Amino acid sequence: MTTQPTASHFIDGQYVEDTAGEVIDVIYPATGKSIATLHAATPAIVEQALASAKRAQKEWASWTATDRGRVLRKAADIMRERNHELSVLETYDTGKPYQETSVADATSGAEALEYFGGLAASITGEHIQLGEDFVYTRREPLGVCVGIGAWNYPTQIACWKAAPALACGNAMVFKPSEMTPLCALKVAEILVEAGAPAGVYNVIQGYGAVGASLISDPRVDKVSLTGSVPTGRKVYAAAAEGMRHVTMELGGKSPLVIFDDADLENAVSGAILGNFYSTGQVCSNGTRVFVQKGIKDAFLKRMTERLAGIKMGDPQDPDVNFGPMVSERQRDIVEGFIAKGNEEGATLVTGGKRVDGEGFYLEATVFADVTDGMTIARDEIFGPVMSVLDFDTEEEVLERANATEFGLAAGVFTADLTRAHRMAAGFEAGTCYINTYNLAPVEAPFGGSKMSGVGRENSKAAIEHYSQIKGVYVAMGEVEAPF
Ligand SMILES: NC(=O)c1ccc[n+]([C@@H]2O[C@H](COP(=O)([O-])OP(=O)(O)OC[C@H]3O[C@@H](n4cnc5c(N)ncnc54)[C@H](O)[C@@H]3O)[C@@H](O)[C@H]2O)c1
Repeated sequence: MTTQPTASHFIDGQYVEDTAGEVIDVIYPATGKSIATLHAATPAIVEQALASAKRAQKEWASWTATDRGRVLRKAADIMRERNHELSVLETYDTGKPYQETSVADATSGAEALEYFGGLAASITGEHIQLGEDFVYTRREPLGVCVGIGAWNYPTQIACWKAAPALACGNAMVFKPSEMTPLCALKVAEILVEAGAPAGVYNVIQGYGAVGASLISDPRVDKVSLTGSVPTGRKVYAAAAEGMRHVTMELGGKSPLVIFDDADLENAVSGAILGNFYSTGQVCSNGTRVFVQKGIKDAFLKRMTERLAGIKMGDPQDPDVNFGPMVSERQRDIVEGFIAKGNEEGATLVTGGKRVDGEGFYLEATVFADVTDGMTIARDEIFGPVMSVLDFDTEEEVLERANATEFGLAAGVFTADLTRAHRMAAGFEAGTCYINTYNLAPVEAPFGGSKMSGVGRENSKAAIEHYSQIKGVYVAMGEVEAPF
């Protein structure tokens, strides 16, 4: 398959290039070799994209919501038909195994397009009777939305932002992560093929500076970022200057609590999904695994046995279930955390080493005897590193689970259902799991509290974040004035 796109950007319904932009070398993480060369957007490209979105938005918003929804649902169908080719590309872009990308990326994107396509026509205002007078509300689009993506789920992130934005009648300029710039271009192509007017969804490439230049433009009404907390702080502050709406999907250091009475096999499966899926590069990962003392030895033994089922290798091979890290830099960062874990006295149970040879492979790593103050228990690592912490009581573990600035996700494994619901109510996190971990169906809200975010993606809740209410007062009688 050709990984070099026709051009770097997709604006106003077509591919556009400007070779004056800074070079973006796209590296296949499994080999460390270049698979495409793109260029960051120049100011002229940014201008073209915003002008196109501004113009197209008016037309798009004038369509009936049913017609807009039909385009999104058609785009979902096209994505599903092309799932194989889109998944292969996602694997080249990110290094995630095809075994994952073929079921979790374009498929999740298609679900978002289908869901919000179906919802579009039911996005309505309401009628409020006030005696003879009345107020009606109109739920209107915000205008031009900017989407900025992280590198771990490029297709999914592009669609999770495009689908609700477009369903509400907005236009979008999306900037993928400079690490994984390829897949969003395909989403843009597909939307146009499905009938979206040119300019409704534009993709431009670039590093942080391009993202920053989009946010400060007066034509922009909203910014939706998926990224780290430090970037979120900057983007939120820049958006505040222009009083722009925001959605912030940021990082986490989520707790996963396993009580003695939990089903061991399911708890181990949940901890695997919450630490090693996508080689640990998932924002909602439950990387602080609190294990009650009575089940600790059995948990570690079974976890070690199950990790023997990892098959590392060429991520395009459908039998491979564990890919490389996204980049050399990211692997270096994660190795730094592993060194800290060793230095600070955690017990290395398994893994901990890079894999020699080409590509950015790193072993799945488990630390036990981790304490709350250790660096690996406090900082987001964003790699395949699980920290196992011991605990005695429910009260104690809830307090420790919440003792973090992050609040993206949290999970509990227990056979005691009342305790499970008490824990879910007590967790300071936007997305909670009982007896499972890391599922993100489009029907359910996804997002964080505390430093992990503002707003929600997916579900009907996302509509609130891509639209605004206008109240219209209608008088039926004479106007009374004091003089
Ligand atoms: N909550 C979620 O839904 C979610 C999902 C995936 C990843 N994440 C988080 O993303 C992080 C990993 O992704 P990353 O390394 O790409 O994050 P990052 O914060 O480094 O970059 C995210 C995006 O922001 C852009 N950017 C950087 N500086 C900017 C600025 N000043 N103005 C505007 N844009 C700017 C980058 O170019 C990139 O496109 C982790 O912290 C992870 O937890 C969160």
